[in-house]
Order: sequence, then C-alpha cells, then structure tokens
Amino acid sequence: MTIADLANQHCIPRKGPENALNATQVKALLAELPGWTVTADGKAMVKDFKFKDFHHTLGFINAVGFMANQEDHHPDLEAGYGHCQVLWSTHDVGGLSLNDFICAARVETLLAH
Ligand SMILES: C[C@H](O)[C@H](O)[C@H]1CNC2=NC(N)=NC(=O)C2=N1
Repeated sequence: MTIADLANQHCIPRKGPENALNATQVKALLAELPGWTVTADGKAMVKDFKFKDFHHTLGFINAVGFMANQEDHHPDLEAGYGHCQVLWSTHDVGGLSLNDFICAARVETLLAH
C-alpha cells in the first residue's frame, strides 16, 4: 500500500483491541511514510514537521485540524514557533489502527504541492 492508497481512504469507526494493527502490519505501513516513527510503547506514531515561521506552522495546524474533523479522527498536536509534532493513536482501540495511517498519509498529502 502506498501513501496515495492510504490517503485515498477515509477513517471509519474502529473500536476494540481487535482493530489494533500488529507489529508486522505497523512495520509494513510505516515504510510508506517517511519521517514517521512509532513511540516506545508501540501505541502511537509521531512526526515533527518544521516550518519557517509561526504563520506557516499555524496554517499547517489549521489544515490538519480541518482534515481531522472531516475524518472524525483527531491527533495530539504540540507546536512551537517553527514546528508542530503530530501524534496519531486510536484511543478507542488502545493503539495504532489503520485510521492513524490514513490520517498520517493525509497530512503528507496536505504538504505535497
Ligand atoms: C465516535 C468517534 O468516531 C470517536 O469518538 C473518535 C473521535 N476521534 C478519535 N480520535 C482518535 N485519535 N482516536 C479515537 O479513538 C477517536 N475516536
């Protein structure tokens, strides 16, 4: 599955541990998403995006937030003047689900121009 294949999908409600991806699935999907890493507990994926100033950082945050509301899947964001760390995890699953990878790919698509 490529970034485009992921980004063309939409999130659906995924609940319960049976919707958590296993380590093999996570590794295969992560290989499609440059710069994204899995946290030490294996339950989330993160990437820190760099921008030249606060205006660009805030524009990114707003775009990510809009997409997240469309998909009804929401990241943890930590931002400063010139960066924003995006963390995806599916609370309802207690770890990583396909929704996290779809949204990570959608974030990459927002920045591709
Ligand atoms: C009903 C709705 O789909 C759920 O409450 C969604 C909302 N956004 C969410 N976002 C994230 N990151 N994880 C979730 O489990 C989650 N659940």
